[in-house]
Amino acid sequence: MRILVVGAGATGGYFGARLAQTGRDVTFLVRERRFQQLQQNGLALNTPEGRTVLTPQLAQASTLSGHFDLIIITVKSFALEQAMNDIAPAVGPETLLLPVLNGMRHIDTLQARFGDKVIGGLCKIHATLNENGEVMQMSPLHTLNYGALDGNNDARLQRVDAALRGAQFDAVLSGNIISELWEKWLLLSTLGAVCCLTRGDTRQVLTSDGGEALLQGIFAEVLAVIAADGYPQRPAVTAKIFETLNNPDAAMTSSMYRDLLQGYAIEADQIIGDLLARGARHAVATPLLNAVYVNLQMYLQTR
Ligand SMILES: NC(=O)C1=CN([C@@H]2O[C@H](COP(=O)(O)OP(=O)(O)OC[C@H]3O[C@@H](n4cnc5c(N)ncnc54)[C@H](OP(=O)(O)O)[C@@H]3O)[C@@H](O)[C@H]2O)C=CC1
Ligand SMILES: CC(C)(CO)C(=O)C(=O)O
Repeated sequence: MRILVVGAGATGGYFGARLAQTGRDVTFLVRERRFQQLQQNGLALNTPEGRTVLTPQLAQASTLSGHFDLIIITVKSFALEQAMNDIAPAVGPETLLLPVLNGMRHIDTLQARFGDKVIGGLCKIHATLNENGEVMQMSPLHTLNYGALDGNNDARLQRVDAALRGAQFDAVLSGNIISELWEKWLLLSTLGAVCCLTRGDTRQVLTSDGGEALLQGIFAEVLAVIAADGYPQRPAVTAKIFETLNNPDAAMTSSMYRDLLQGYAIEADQIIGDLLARGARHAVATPLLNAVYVNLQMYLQTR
């Protein structure tokens, strides 16, 4: 199976490298600066178990050739439009596209362009790139979930599953990826909102006066929005998500917060702004999310 990983950042670099290490036929689609960096230094993975450096197969948009069976999209939401243009020549009749972006809007964007070639995907990992462009995995968590958006995991999905399983991460073929995407958004947006607004991790927030009420309030707003917008609620799952977030012994942060601390561009619009837009469509009040979104826009304007 020919696999194209679009982007060799924190998530693409990690999951793509794990697949390549397992002998899968992986090509990374990268842009000029990253191409030069990876050509010179290789793709370094720093994980809790140690460090490895791979020599990845690289392509740039101008050198992409042939169709790929699976395209794993790991760019940020604000880079999706260009990435869609860049991968178009690599998409053939049998290609499947597996995005790992946070949020939900990219699914509609990708489907509008590539139709039923799009499957659902999400990853759980705490990763970033260091100043040398090396992948830093900050905890042992490394899960990739994927599945047909209509829940029908046919023979092509089974082949994708066979290719993704067996690498050094947890690969999960899901029969209900849509619910999982909504639930990931609930977790991730609450976490990102709380951390970015307060500039702290969940332990710092939960041990501050009013911190627990803030987390509860944001969680409730996100849940109300996604429920109004089509998330078929699974109360046991959402209760577990809340319990995970509301644990003062765990100092959790989100990738959006880590990006903000490093002064990088952030997916404010995709992760928070889109919740406001959906909330407005269903007349769900979102005052806390609104405060977060204004705060993030100030960051983006002044960084
Ligand atoms: N990091 C994490 O821990 C987690 C992240 N996520 C989500 O995963 C998604 C990806 O995040 P993450 O991996 O952290 O992001 P990164 O910024 O680390 O990586 C994205 C990479 O995409 C590259 N890129 C952008 N456009 C193109 C293009 N047209 N062609 C080739 N490469 C391109 C960028 O390269 P360039 O150097 O050229 O700009 C960059 O290296 C986001 O939606 C994020 O919210 C989800 C779970 C955890
Ligand atoms: C859920 C979490 C926090 C870890 O995968 C995440 O998606 C992120 O940091 O972007």
